[in-house]
Amino acid sequence: MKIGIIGLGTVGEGVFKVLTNEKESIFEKSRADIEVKYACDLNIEREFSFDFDKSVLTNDYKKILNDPEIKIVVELIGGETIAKQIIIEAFQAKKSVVTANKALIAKYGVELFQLAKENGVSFLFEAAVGGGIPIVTPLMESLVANTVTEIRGIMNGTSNYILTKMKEDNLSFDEALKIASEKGYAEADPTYDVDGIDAGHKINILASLAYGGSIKFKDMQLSGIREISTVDIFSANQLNSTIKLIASSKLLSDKSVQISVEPTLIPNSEILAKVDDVYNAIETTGSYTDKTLFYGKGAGMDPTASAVVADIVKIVTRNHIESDYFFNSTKVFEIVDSNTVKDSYYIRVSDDFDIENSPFELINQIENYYIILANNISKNEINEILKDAKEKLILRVMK
Ligand SMILES: NC(=O)C1=CN([C@@H]2O[C@H](COP(=O)(O)OP(=O)(O)OC[C@H]3O[C@@H](n4cnc5c(N)ncnc54)[C@H](OP(=O)(O)O)[C@@H]3O)[C@@H](O)[C@H]2O)C=CC1
Ligand SMILES: N[C@@H](CC=O)C(=O)O
Repeated sequence: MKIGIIGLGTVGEGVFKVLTNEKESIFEKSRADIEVKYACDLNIEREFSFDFDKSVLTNDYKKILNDPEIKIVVELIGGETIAKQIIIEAFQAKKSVVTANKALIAKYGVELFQLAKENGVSFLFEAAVGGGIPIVTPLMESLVANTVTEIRGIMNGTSNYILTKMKEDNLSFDEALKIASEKGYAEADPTYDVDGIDAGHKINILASLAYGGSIKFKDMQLSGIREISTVDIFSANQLNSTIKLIASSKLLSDKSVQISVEPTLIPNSEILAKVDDVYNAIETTGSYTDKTLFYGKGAGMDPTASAVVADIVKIVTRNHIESDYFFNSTKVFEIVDSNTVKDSYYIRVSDDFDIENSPFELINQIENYYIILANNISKNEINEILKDAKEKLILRVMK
């Protein structure tokens, strides 16, 4: 089957490399005979990391969309403008699409799935969550016997890399982010990584797959790792805990979910506390399986390419579930405000706060901050108590 790859950046070059270098072994294992007819990028004069026939290169993606021989379009540009247009035009031209574009799926999944269905083509996106970790296929297929009620984990490689390097190597936030970008982990706009937006896209997708229906991305509560300081990393360590950016989702009823992304203190005895560098780990709770953990590299050229290639093979071999259950517009979950949920919290507050006359018990004082652990209280209640403090940070504590 002839395919076209659009976007030869970190992931696109990786996919083209794997399909070129592993052509025979993929055929041997799956009987999928995949030929990259066109590989498209804006800059086709640059050096590539592997050898191939340069005549397949083009800088005009329309060549791919207009070629009736091409049955699968692999969209790896990213972003929400031209990439969305390409996917829509591919569907209209009766071509299946494989993408890693989680931003598009989280925001426009309902619309795109509907269009794929109307045109009788497939739309697969294993690489959109967890890089090289198979997690989309398990939720859509392998765990089909279960009602999956909870999903939680580390879903952004860049922020996990930054937190690890700040803790282990004393790197500054900016130094660690620079290396993550050089390694190809970060998004084109790294604010998506560090502000919890990328992890938000991913948990939105997983929850939509697990519960059926859809969840409005714009209504989700997201916070990132920008405000985490060395004081917090040190304090967490003293509490035998580690700070990780956790995306989580809990099915509360057939109409409502609790879903968020937030930096969280995790006891060092928990597996998630030990997931470092670019690794991701995603834990699902199923009605029959109970807890299942998926662990692996969450970003980067080779792991992500592995997931994209798996989707291409699935389409070529017609080996995947097509269903109206996922991203269904008729079932939209209400999001419960997690700031109202009583939980345990780590608090760092500037020492202008009148701690003597507060309900909180001081556990440490570092530089100009009080460190507090508070139990059975909501974030909104804490914010009310701390409302006059000059500076504050409130992190959920995982139980
Ligand atoms: N990097 C990772 O580890 C992962 C990325 N993803 C997702 O995969 C997608 C791709 O990411 P990534 O490879 O990192 O991004 P890159 O920015 O590295 O690659 C995108 C490529 O697309 C090219 N491009 C832009 N516009 C066009 C166009 N009109 N026609 C042809 N090519 C174009 C860019 O060229 P130029 O640079 O000249 O603009 C660039 O080479 C994104 O959706 C991302 O979220 C998913 C999982 C992991
Ligand atoms: N920027 C993302 C890339 C993979 O999805 C990340 O760091 O996890």
